[in-house]
Amino acid sequence: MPRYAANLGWLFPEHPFLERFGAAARAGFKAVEFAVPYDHPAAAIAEQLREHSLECILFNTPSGNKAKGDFGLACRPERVHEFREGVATAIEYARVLKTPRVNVIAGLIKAGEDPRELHAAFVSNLRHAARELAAAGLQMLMEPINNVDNPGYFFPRNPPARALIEEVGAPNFALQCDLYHVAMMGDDPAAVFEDLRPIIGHVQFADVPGRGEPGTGKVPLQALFAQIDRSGYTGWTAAEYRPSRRTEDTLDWMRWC
Ligand SMILES: O=C(O)[C@@H](O)C(=O)CO
Ligand SMILES: [Mg+2]
Repeated sequence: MPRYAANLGWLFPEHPFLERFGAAARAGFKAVEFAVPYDHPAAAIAEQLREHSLECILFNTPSGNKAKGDFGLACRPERVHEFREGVATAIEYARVLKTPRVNVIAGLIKAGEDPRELHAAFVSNLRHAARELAAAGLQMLMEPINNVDNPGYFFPRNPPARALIEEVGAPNFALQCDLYHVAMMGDDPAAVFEDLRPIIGHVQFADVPGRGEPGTGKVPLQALFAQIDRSGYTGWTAAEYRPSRRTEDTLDWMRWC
C-alpha cells in the first residue's frame, strides 16, 4: 500500500486549520502536509503535530501575495530578494516542524514576457534554494501546476521537469508529481509516473474533472495506486482534493490496496 498522507489545506475543510490535525489523526492518517503554514506560528503547528502523533512531510516556500494575484515567486526576475527571504522562512518552519522537504512554487508568466528571462531567474533561484535547503538537510521539490485552472502558470507539465532537474544540477532536487495536474494537462498519469519515477520525490492526487476525491472523475486512481505500490516508490502519496462531502466519508481509497 502506498504511504498515504492528508493535505490539510484541502482535506477536513469542516474544521479550522489547527483543528484539522486531530481530525486527520482520528481518520487514520499518520502524516500530513499543507501548502501554507505561515498564517500560524510554527510552534502552534508543532504542538498539533505532537498532540496527535503526526509527521509533517511537506509544505511550500512562501508564494507571494495571493490577494494581489501572486502564485509563486521562483520565476519572477524582479522578486528574487523576496523569494530568497521566503526560502529562509521555510527553513525555519521546517526546523520547528521537523519537515524533511519543501516544495517551490514557480509563479506566473505575464503576457508579452520573454520566457527565457523567467527561466534564467527560475534556474538561478532553484540553485540558490537547493543550496540553502541542502545546508539545512532538506530536500527541495518543484511541482508542475496545470495552467487550465491557473492561467499563466510558468511550469505546467511534468515531463519537462527531467531537463530542469538536470540543468539545476542539485542532488537534493526532485519532482513533486501531482497526478491531478498531470491529467489536467492531458498527459497520461500512468505513463508519466512510469517515465519520471526516478526523479519523483513526492506524489499528490485528486480526480479529474472537479478535483474531487477518487471516484468522482475519470482518473483511474485505484490502478495508479497499485502501480505506485508495485514500482518501489518509497515516498508519500498525498490526498489533495476538495471533498464532495464530509471528508471522513470520502476515504474509501485508503483501503484500496
Ligand atoms: O496542487 C496544488 O495546488 C498544490 O500542491 C500546491 O502546493 C499549490 O499551492
Ligand atoms: Mg499539488
